[in-house]
Amino acid sequence: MIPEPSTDFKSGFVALVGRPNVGKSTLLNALIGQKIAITSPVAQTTRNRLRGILTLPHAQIVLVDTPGIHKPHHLLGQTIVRNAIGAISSVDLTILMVDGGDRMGSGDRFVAETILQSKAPAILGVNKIDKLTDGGAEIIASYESFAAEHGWQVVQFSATTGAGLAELQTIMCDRLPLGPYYYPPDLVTDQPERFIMGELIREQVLLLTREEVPHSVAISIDQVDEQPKITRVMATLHVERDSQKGILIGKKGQMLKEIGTKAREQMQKLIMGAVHLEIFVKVQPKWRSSRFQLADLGYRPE
Ligand SMILES: Nc1nc2c(ncn2[C@@H]2O[C@H](COP(=O)(O)OP(=O)(O)OP(=O)(O)O)[C@@H](O)[C@H]2O)c(=O)[nH]1
Repeated sequence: MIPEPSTDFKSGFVALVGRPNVGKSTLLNALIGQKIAITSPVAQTTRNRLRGILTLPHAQIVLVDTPGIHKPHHLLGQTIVRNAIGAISSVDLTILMVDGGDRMGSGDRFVAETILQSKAPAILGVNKIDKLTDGGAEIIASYESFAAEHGWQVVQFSATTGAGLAELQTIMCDRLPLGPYYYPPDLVTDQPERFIMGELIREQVLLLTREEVPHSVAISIDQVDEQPKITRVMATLHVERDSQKGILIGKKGQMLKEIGTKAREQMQKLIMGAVHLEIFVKVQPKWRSSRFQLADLGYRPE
């Protein structure tokens, strides 16, 4: 399953790190060429560390998508941020990702400090260059001067249009050591399909509900039954309060129906087959602050 690498084969781990919403998950999907990480305009979409595997003829790049680093407000946030920081210490290269549509802010500086403290090799990835307008040159110049101070290379790209991604890929390969295949060449992620199915439901919750609701939801995939013509999936949305349950179900069940229909469409693309999806909603008070419940729902210190 795992081939013998040629003597000049390069491989290693590259962490995508940055404040929430800079486009880390979008970049991961664009590089892999397949949707394995969910994305949304809501900050703090990513909760778990997810690996995307990009196998090229001469290299294997294992991309580690990390949750946005932010100031945590509860145990879930603390666990998420600790895991993201932990990822930096164990990779061959870190890409500090920033949003090229904005100047460097305090959130970016906080992440940069964390990387500098770890002394890990890093580059500065300026994403969303498609958003650059008149003031663009000035913004890029400010990123370049920050990077120059620390001896970091700057790469500009757009994860949504694909501009600059070939150059980014070349730079990553250049920076990796000679090494083995860490994963079989046809594998695109280290996470099981079940995990991605749960994420596809969470993505719809993020896109369709507002304010605290998306952040108060955890998804468990309770059963996946693969039958010859259809795969039956049973899932539960865990929320903290009755009011959140009401919002997720919606008037006459409209909201839950919409979440289910859209998540099912995405799941069908994932498994390339028909899916029947049933979703339940369960109130589990304060799950985000309970160590036991967090672990049960898949949020463990890594
Ligand atoms: N214009 C533009 N938008 C982008 C680009 N890359 C990502 N986005 C958008 O930025 C938003 C956030 O993208 P994500 O990939 O979810 O960001 P993230 O950094 O993974 O966010 P967290 O999971 O919160 O850490 C989404 O609405 C994306 O569509 C880009 O190159 N250009």
